[in-house]
Amino acid sequence: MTTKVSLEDIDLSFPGPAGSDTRKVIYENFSLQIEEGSFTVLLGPSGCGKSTLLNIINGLLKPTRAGGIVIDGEDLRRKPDLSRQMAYVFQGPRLLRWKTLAQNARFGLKGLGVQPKAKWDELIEKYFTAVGLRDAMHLYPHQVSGGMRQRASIVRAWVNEPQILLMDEPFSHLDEITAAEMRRILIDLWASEETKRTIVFVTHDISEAAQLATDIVMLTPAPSSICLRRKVDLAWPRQLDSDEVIGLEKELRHAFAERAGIRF
Ligand SMILES: Nc1ncnc2c1ncn2[C@@H]1O[C@H](COP(=O)(O)OP(=O)(O)OP(=O)(O)O)[C@@H](O)[C@H]1O
Repeated sequence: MTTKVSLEDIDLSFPGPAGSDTRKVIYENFSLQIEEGSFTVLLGPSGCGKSTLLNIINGLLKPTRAGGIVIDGEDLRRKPDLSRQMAYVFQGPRLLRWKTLAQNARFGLKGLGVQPKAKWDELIEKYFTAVGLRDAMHLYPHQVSGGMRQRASIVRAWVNEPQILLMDEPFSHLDEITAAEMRRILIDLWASEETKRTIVFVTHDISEAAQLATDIVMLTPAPSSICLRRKVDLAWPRQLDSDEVIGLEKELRHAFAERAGIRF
């Protein structure tokens, strides 16, 4: 196993309510290793610090103290350029509404200065085709459905061929039928790449974690710690009503109840 991301002894707290001199502690001596090529799901209740962790990994947020924020063996704090290997997919698509879906993807390539420029069109077509949007890529965001916009935002991230994809509840605002289709598209994309991308995917949905993950990291409410870390060795597509998936969901619920005092 090769470690892609290593967070070592992280402390992070935010200022408490205005007028108080307390701080809200989110992480204390928190460490996490993420394996290269894994589909790691960070699973935890609202407010436990999942988005915060993605922001620490990509260097947007500086911890109060850290032993290391190590990407490919190098510390992000000494080499901020490492964040250029990462792409972010948010809960909402955040597309520029005056650009077509393809122009949105091109905008990202331009921003990162991805080389060679001559390959941009090829990359854009490749990834829009992979998510089934080739015929819609010249439409504007308002001309397509919410699911199509979110697919376009996945293309915008993937087209840069980042080594690490940080995905923050990307399907949580979609209806369940569209979300299920999006999960299938994402897994197909991830599984078909010759260079395996490392995905760090945030959710508070146990079923979604069971459907997607090769690695599950379950977090307690803040101050947050890892209450369960588990590999999932099941092929895709995973059937929601299979004994394995139902068993895994039960195990995750049980762990939340036993170790974090949370019942679903
Ligand atoms: N800039 C900030 N200043 C103060 N508090 C913050 C800041 N950013 C996040 N927090 C607090 O830190 C905690 C963790 O936030 P975070 O968004 O990481 O949680 P989360 O697990 O992703 O939650 P959700 O699933 O609801 O998105 C929350 O209590 C949040 O209010």
